[in-house]
Amino acid sequence: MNILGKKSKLNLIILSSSVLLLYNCKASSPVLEIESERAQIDKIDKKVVHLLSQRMNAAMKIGEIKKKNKIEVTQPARWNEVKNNLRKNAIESNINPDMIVKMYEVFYEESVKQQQDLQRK
Ligand SMILES: O=C(O)C(=O)C[C@]1(C(=O)O)C=C[C@@H](O)C=C1
Repeated sequence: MNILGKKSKLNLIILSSSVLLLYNCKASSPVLEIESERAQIDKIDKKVVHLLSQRMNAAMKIGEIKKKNKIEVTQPARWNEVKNNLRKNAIESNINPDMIVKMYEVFYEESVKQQQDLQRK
C-alpha cells in the first residue's frame, strides 16, 4: 500500500532535487571554498599562537634556572642548534627554511629579552 499520495510524492521529489541543487552549488562556490580554507587558517593560527605561548613559558622556566645559577642568558651554541633543527624540519615539511628562521629570530629576540628582564628583577 502507498503511504504517500501523488501530490506528496511530487513535493518530495521537488524538495530533494532542490536540496541536491543547493548542495552542489555550495560545493562548487569559490566564495564558500575560500571561507572553508579561511576557517582552517583561523584554527591553525590559534594552535600556532598557543604553541608559541608554550615555547615562551619553557624559555621563562629556563630563565629562572639561569638566574638562580648565574648562567648567561644568551647561549649562541644552543641558538645555532635550534636554527639547524628548524631548517631540517622546514625542509621535511616542504616550507621555505629561510622564512622559518627569519620568523624565529623574532621569537628568539623576545625570549632573550624576557629572560634578561627576569634577571633584573
Ligand atoms: O636554551 C636556552 O638556554 C634558552 O634560554 C632558550 C633560547 C630559545 O629561545 O630558544 C633562548 C636563549 C638562548 O640563547 C638559547 C635558546
